[in-house]
Amino acid sequence: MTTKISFQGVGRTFPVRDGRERLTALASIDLDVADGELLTVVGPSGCGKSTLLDLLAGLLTPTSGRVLLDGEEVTGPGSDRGVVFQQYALLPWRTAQGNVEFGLEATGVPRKERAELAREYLDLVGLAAFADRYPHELSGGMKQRVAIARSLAHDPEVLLMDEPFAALDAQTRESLQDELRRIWRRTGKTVVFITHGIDEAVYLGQRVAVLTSRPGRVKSVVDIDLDRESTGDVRSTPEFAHYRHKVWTLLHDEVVRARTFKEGSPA
Ligand SMILES: Nc1ncnc2c1ncn2[C@@H]1O[C@H](COP(=O)(O)OP(=O)(O)OP(=O)(O)O)[C@@H](O)[C@H]1O
Repeated sequence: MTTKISFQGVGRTFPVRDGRERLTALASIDLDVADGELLTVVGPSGCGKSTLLDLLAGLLTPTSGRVLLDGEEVTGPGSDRGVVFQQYALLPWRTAQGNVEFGLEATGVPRKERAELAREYLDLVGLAAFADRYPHELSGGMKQRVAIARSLAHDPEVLLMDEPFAALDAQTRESLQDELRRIWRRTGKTVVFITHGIDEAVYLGQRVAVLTSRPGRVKSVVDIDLDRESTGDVRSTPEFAHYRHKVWTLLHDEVVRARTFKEGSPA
């Protein structure tokens, strides 16, 4: 298996209290993601999940260690990585089609090709019939589908997703999880998906990386071997419950540790 992404001893600190102190968000993260893998990341609140993704996106630089993409150090954002955040960040004055085309304009894709690509990706996320709708005419789930189509239209090799379904209702979230798995299987992209939801992490991920409480380190990486493509409700199988419990236990220990630490230390 080829390694696509490699975190090598990655740490990140932030200046706090007017620069008088530094807060360690992440410490010595070692993690490899295989080419074409769908990896989910969970961890207690504030453990550095978004920081991890921002480092991979090139929006932040590490204070120690290196982040490699195809063996090359990440030094800034690039079209080889598409990012989808929790907030859809669509332009309200543009239709779904216009929003997907928007990013392609900046990269100089000719008008006709832009329109074709936008249609293709809106079709991929099941929104072909809604291409001419404005964001305010779309549901939350639809808006997030547009955001996914917009990221995919650049044909990035890696899709980085930071709690993209967190703002959606449970039913929409589950249907977008299926949609994402379908898109992932069809496109073969490498996906790193941050979530607060244990069920979501287990349902989506081929592996689930569990981070420790801050400073975030990789506590454990759990291999998930589930048959999601069977017709039944995989979430109610004993196998799903087994993985769910495994991740829950790892995470619960960290949440308790974080609380004990906080109570014992006002800093
Ligand atoms: N720019 C910044 N300046 C100072 N501190 C920061 C900055 N960005 C993040 N932090 C701190 O770093 C830690 C990790 O933040 P981060 O947002 O990565 O965590 P998270 O695991 O994604 O949190 P959550 O689960 O609550 O979304 C937090 O304590 C946060 O307050």
